[in-house]
Amino acid sequence: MISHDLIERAPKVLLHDHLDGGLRPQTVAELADETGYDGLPTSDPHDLAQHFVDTARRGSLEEYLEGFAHTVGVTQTREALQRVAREAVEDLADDGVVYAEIRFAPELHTMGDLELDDVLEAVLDGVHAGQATRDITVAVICCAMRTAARSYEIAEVAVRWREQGVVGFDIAGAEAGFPPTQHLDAFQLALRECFHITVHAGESFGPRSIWEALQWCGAERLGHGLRIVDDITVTDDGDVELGRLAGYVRDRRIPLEMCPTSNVHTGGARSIAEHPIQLLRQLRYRVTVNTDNRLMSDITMSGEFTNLVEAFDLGLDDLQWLTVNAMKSAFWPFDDRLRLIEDVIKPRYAALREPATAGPRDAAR
Ligand SMILES: O=c1[nH]cnc2c1ncn2[C@H]1C[C@H](O)[C@@H](CO)O1
Ligand SMILES: [Zn+2]
Repeated sequence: MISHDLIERAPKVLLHDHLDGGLRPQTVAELADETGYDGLPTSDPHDLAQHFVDTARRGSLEEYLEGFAHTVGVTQTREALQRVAREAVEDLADDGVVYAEIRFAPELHTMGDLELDDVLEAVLDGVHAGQATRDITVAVICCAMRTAARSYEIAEVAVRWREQGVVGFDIAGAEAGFPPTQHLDAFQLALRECFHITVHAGESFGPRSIWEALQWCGAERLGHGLRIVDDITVTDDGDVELGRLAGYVRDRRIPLEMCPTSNVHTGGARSIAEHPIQLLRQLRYRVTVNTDNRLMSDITMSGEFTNLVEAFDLGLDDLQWLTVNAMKSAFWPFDDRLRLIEDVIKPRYAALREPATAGPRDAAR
């Protein structure tokens, strides 16, 4: 079985990672101190990390989302946003991620003095500062909160910052009771602007949410999308029947931004071993693997891959397939995607497959 160390060295691509779900615990504590945020249950980084994961893994999306009050609470200034964005880029690169799309909801960071454009400027500054010190390409996705009514403004601000690295629009937050079609005008704006769209859909609500995201809102990718399995029937003798929507998603190669650990925490799957990702992979859906929220779920990209390797005995070929799937599905220009696949991902996986390099004695000969 491939080791965690090898997985850390493998090049990885991450399409679904929330900025406010991935702060370093130490940074949360320091920012609370600096900004005067007094809502933290503890200021000890270790206890704080434990608190976040205990909050997250209670079995429902609504409970999972409660921890974000703190990470959002400490990121209401330019300096805080710059810092957490820079640190996110550093942490991803240090975990072997070569391309990432980081998402966040600008409207959640306007409780202090900042306007939406200030928020975007600060986050993009931080992203660029991180990229200056690491070998990684990073893009940004703006989420509108589906439970609020600012999605049109958020789509506008996302498009306004496209030349600085914003590549897509998404909606996030509680899914049940908040269908994608409530935000049609925002999606229509993004479509008119030839902007990319992904939608959190089929995470804690069924295929109807996926159908609306794709057929009404123009989603190119699905955030999670795991409930597509509700439209797939597997008989006792192993025959598989795809419903109309499940067939469409596979035929059209719609990328699924799957986040196994997060789904276990929100009750979307009972365990990694029982996660629909295995069936969907076997049926050759365009599956990708993602962290969702590194702090909340105490997970990294290497950790997600390691869990899958252990549960399903995946090999390097499988990890490369998942990584190439993700790179093909990125909201980044086609020529750069190809370059990353051909010049970075494939050669680095090939190097990992080679026998160990010569030791000191061989080298001296
Ligand atoms: O997995 C998720 N589903 C729905 N909403 C989510 C998920 N992870 C994070 N969020 C929310 C909470 C954050 O404050 C917001 C923007 O990143 O997105
Ligand atoms: Zn998410």
